[in-house]
Order: sequence, then C-alpha cells, then structure tokens
Amino acid sequence: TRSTRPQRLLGAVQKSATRGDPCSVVNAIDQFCRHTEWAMNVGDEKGCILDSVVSEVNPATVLELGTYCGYSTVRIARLLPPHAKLITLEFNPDFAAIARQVIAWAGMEEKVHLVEGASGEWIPKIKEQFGVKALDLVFLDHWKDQYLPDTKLIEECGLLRKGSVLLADNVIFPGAPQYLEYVRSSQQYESQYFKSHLEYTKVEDGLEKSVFLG
Ligand SMILES: O=C(NC/C=C/[C@H]1O[C@@H](n2ccc(=O)cc2)[C@H](O)[C@@H]1O)c1cc([N+](=O)[O-])cc(O)c1O
Ligand SMILES: [Mg+2]
Repeated sequence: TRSTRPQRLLGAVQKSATRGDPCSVVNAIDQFCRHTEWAMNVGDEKGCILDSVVSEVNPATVLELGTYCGYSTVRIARLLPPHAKLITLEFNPDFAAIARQVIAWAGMEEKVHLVEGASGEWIPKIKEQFGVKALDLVFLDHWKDQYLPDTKLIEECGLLRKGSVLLADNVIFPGAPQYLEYVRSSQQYESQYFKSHLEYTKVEDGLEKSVFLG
C-alpha cells in the first residue's frame, strides 16, 4: 500500500540527515518539503523567527501543541540548554510514531517528552506529570480552532507566570481569528505580530508572540 506523507518525510531525513545533528534534520525536511513534497512544518522562514524567540526566552520548560512530524520539536530542542524540557502533545498515533523517529535521528530524545493524546486532556496533567511549576514558552501549532480554548485552559491551570511567552503559528493562514482577537484585546497580554509567509510558499502568514503580564 502507498506510503504516507510523514513516512516519506522520515525517509528523507534518514536518507539525507546526519544522525545526532539536529540542524541537518531541519535542513533535510526543509529541502524535501520545498523541492519534493509540501508538508505543514513551520518551515525555514517562520522557523528563523521561532529560533529568535526561543533564544530570547531561553526557556527551561516549553510546551508545544501539535508535534506532527517533529520538525519544530527538533528546531526548538536544538536551542535548549542541557536540562531544559520540551513537552510536545500529538493526537495522531501515526504522526507521533514518525515524530519519535525524527526526534531520535536528531539526537534530541533527552530534551523531549512526546505525549500522545488531546491537549484538553493533557494540559491539566502537566504540572503533576512533569513536575512543571510554569511554562516559559508555549508554541501553538495544532488545530487552529483549539488555540483559544487551550490558551484559556493553560491560564486556568495556572501554567503561566509573569513573562511566559505564547508563540502561535498560522495566525493569518489558515488563520486563528478568535485567538488573535483574544490575545490582542486582553489586558493580560502584550502581543506582537511577526509577518512572514506560509511555509515553502509566497502566501502571507505570520507568528503572533504574546507575553503574559500576570
Ligand atoms: O492545519 C494545520 N495544522 C494543524 C496541525 C495539527 C497537528 O496537531 C495535532 N494535534 C495535537 C494535539 C491536539 O490536541 C490536537 C491536534 C494533530 O494530530 C496534528 O499533528 C496547518 C495547516 C497549514 N496549511 O497550509 O493548511 C499550515 C500549517 O502551518 C498548519 O499548522
Ligand atoms: Mg503550522
């Protein structure tokens, strides 16, 4: 039977990337998605913005919503200090299985906890399961209509501290209008839009960075 897109993306990593070298894994996926088969990774252009936010926040604890094949998981983990933790939630077991192999190929297993399940079920468990007091950075890249309810849930679970940063992908395309309205109008956030393009295309998209004011 025909392979899946995530399986073909993993094949490109195993063919072209060097084991233990996260940058080569990121580059192999970008090369594959730009020249062979598009996939919904944050990509190289928005990825540079992601890199700059990660470096600025220098987080001890990161939550990623939406692992998919693990591209942004590896991209973020490669910038984290040794004992920092990235918790990434993936709902689809097939995607999770591919992502585990991509993360392993990059040698990032130590820094990453990939949890299989729904954000609504797992966000309330993060504190106890992972001994997390607060999230320094949240990267939202899962179902776009889930950005707002999950942000409210993260607030309700007391997972944010003064200065915690939310970074949301796709706020223009496919778009997350209710989320944008919320973070831009709330007195509890200082929000900033980073204009860019949809991964591997010329379509406008961007990232919204929102700092929790406590
Ligand atoms: O739809 C998009 N992303 C949805 C991602 C969803 C991912 O989040 C997981 N999840 C994990 C936990 C959950 O609770 C729910 C889902 C899903 O199992 C999937 O792996 C998208 C679409 C385009 N596009 O051009 O069309 C571009 C992008 O950059 C995108 O991110
Ligand atoms: Mg995205």
